[in-house]
Formats: sequence, structure tokens, C-alpha cells
Amino acid sequence: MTSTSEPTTSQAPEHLNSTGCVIKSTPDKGRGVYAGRLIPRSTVVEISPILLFSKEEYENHGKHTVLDHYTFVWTDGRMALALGLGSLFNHSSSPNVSYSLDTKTDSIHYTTVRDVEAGEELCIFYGHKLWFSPADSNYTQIEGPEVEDGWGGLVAVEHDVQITNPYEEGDQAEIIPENELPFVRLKPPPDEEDPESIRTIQAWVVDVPDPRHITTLLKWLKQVGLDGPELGHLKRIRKARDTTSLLLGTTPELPPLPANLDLPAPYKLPVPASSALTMPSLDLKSALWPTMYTPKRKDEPEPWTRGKLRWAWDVMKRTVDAAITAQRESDEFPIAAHIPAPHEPSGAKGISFVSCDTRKTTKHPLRHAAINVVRQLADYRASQGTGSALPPFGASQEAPLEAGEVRNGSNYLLTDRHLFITHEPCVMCSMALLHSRVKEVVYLYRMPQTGGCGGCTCLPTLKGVNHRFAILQWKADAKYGIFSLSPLDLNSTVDA
Ligand SMILES: C[S@@+](CC[C@H](N)C(=O)[O-])C[C@H]1O[C@@H](n2cnc3c(N)ncnc32)[C@H](O)[C@@H]1O
Repeated sequence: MTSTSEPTTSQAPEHLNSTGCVIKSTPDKGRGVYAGRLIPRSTVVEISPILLFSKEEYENHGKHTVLDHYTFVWTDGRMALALGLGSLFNHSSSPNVSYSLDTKTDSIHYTTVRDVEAGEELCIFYGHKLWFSPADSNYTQIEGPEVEDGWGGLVAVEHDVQITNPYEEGDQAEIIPENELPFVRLKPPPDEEDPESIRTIQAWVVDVPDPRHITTLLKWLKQVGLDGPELGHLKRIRKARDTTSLLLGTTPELPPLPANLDLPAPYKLPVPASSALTMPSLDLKSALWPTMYTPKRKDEPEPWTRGKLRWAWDVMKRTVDAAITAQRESDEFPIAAHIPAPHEPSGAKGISFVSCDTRKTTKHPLRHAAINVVRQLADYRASQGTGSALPPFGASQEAPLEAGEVRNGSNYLLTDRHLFITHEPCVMCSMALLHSRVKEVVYLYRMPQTGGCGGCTCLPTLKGVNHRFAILQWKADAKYGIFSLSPLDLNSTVDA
């Protein structure tokens, strides 16, 4: 019989710390740290005291032992072993925990970067040069010659500057005035001018063989409360050839239609989810159902809430951190690109992808950060076995896809998605983003000589291209809030 005080190997005890972290065995990474309950974002889950080894001590002894897989490079070049939970966080390329050094107390602080669900593993990012094959499908191994770092496994913890997201505090639903946004809009968001990007909702429609019955039906819609504003962006009546049809509503069930009119059975139809902002969009949407035309005024950009800015700031911060790491550890250009999980008011959900420029280590001139990250996403989709039949990200409000059905851009990689990048993408990358139907590109540094998003040319405004995307540039004064280290200097002739 097994008692709780006599654990067996098959029923190992779980160690729970006061912030809800549990040590458990993982299937493929040895032990790991898991959330024993929901752990909110920005929770300091662990403060690990460290044990320091001198360089000589480490070179002569520690390095030749298992310690080599557990040690951090400390600020002064000594090696640090985190005591407590600190040594048990496994690596992920999409970490949910960040860590920072406290040199005053010789400890490392581990903080969640997003809400972590009960049962989820808590992981940190070790760096780009791993000494093991990661059980993490999103990881892109940097190719190239092995570099002897000689100094333990984990990435160096170099600074103790605590950077906090300026949008963390306050009402997350508050709309931030345009002049207080951390970026400028170089190009407004596009309207849906591409059949693949048009969002639809399912609505009930009935064909009305005798047009004289329309008036009676309009009165009936009022009586049963189906004349609400949710379909206000559409016209109620469609006349197509010799059939007149009436839009009834979007309720799951319909009340019985007036029996005396002898109408055919109503049916469901995908209709546009919003009005048309441009003439090309009007044509496309009206082909589905007659749609209202409500052109946007020039001074009426899409509002940004504090919550969405908080998301964008975190995304850009992580992009910058990846670029710094790529340069520091692999001597790459400090360029990184990030396709984040889409923002949701309840918190970003889904998978995000981060890649760096790898053209130096791979000796491959086309391995730019933006191309690498689009490929990472494509590989992920392919690995899921759903390939082109994946629904577009952010299409959660639509009816589920039938097996094998392809709809609304599911063949495109970036429909409805943002790309954050440290430097304005070059012409080649801008074209790749255009082909992938990206929604918005956000960058920190403009590249006047090489950029394809406003620098030397602006791909999405060229005549003949079949997709438009929005372009945002981080403001110079807002930029430095995001860096912990030096700016990401790049020669102006480099194509990012
Ligand atoms: C600092 S330790 C982490 C705790 C370790 N799992 C344990 O049980 O002691 C680093 C070691 O964990 C394993 N590891 C960490 N992250 C991993 C990952 N994503 N995939 C596979 N193994 C991983 C590797 O063996 C690595 O040498």
C-alpha cells in the first residue's frame, strides 16, 4: 500500500510552492515546473537565491559535471546556480516566464509574462544555442558551426533593469487618444478588399415569390423584434434576377413566419459582418448581400484601447529581446520578427512565433527575420496536419469549418494577423508579407535606403498589388521604453 508519506517512483510527490508552482515529471524533458492553479500574468512565481562559482572553479570542475546544464552566466562573468525552483524551469521558444537578476540580493526573479492556466508548464527562454534537442515544435534551430561558449548552458542574465509595461495599470478598455499612441500610422488599416478577407455571419433569409408580401413581412419583423441594429449594415431586401429575398435575422431559431403568406422555407446564408468602407469592398460584399457603404473619414482611424497597447508593447519588447539575443549570442544582425497571438480583450490566446535574422550563421542571404517567421508559422501549420484547411486566426465567431472546407483566406498565412519587427522589412520581405495577407506591420526603425514599407518604397501602395496592409512605426521617444540594452544599430544599407 502506498501512503502519502511513502512516495514511490511511479507516484512521485508534487512539490508546491506558495505561488502555486508544482514540480512534476514531464514526458520528455525530465522534471519541470507547472502551474498548480491559475497564475495571473506579472506574478513573481519564484525568487531563487544563487550559488556563485568563480571562472576557474567552473572551468576546472563545474563545467565537467551536470551543473553545466543548470548554470547561468552572471553579470561579472562568474557562473550562477539557481537554488530552489530556478534550476527546474525548462526551455521554450514561447516562454510564459521571464527572469531578471537582482544583484543586490544575489537572486533571480521569475515572473509570468501572461496568465498561466492550471496544469500548464512554466518555461523560460534559454537562448538560441541549445545543447539538447528541444521538445518544442516552435523552435527554429540556428544553423551553423558549433560555437564553444564554454560557459554553461543558459543564456546570460545581464542586467537588472526592471522594465514594466506602461499600459499595465488602468482601465484596459479605455480608448487612448491618437496623439498619445506610442506609434504613428504610416498607412491606415485596409478595408476588406479581397474576397478572402471578408468576414461573414450566418443570417436567415427567405425568398418572397410575391413582392407584395414584403410590406407585411417588414411589419412582422418589427412585431417579433427582428428589426434590431445588428444587421443595420445590410439592406433588408435583395432583388436578384426574378427572385426577391428578405433578410430575417441572425437568431439561432426563427419564429414561425406569417402562415397566410405561403412562403418557402427560410434558409441560412453567409452575409457580410460589417459595412463597406471602400468601393471595391462594396462590390465584393454586395455580391454576398446588398451592403451599406459607409466610407471612413480620413481623420477617423481605428481606436486603440489601453489593453491592446499593453499587448502591443509586450509583443514589441519580446521582439527586441530576441533581436538583442541574436546579435549577442550568434553575432547576427539584431533583427527579429514576431507574429503574436492575436489580441483579445480577455488576453491573447493562441500561438505566437518569433524568429531572428539568420543569414550570417546559415550563410543564406534570404534568411531574413520576416521570412523566417512566416516560414515558422507555415511549418507549424503543416505540422498540425491541417495545412491549408486551417481557419484564419481570429475567425472564432464564424461557424466551424466542415471537414476539408476552405474559407476566407485559410490558404493565406497571415490573414488578420500582425507582424511586429525591429526594422522596417526590406522589399523582398514586404512582398512576402503582402502575399501572406498580413493585416498590419509594426516596426521600430525605418530603413530609408532599403525598406519596402515606406522607406525606399511602399509595397502595399503600389499599383497592381492585390492586397493592402497597414503600417505603424513606433515613435522615437516611445522606443527607448522598450529597450533594456543598447538600441539595435544597423547599417542603413542593410536590408532587414
Ligand atoms: C535547467 S535544466 C531544467 C530542469 C530539468 N528538466 C530537470 O529535470 O532537471 C535543463 C535541462 O532540461 C532539459 N530541457 C529543458 N528544456 C527542454 C526542452 N524544451 N526540451 C527538451 N529538454 C529540455 C534538458 O535536458 C536540459 O539540459
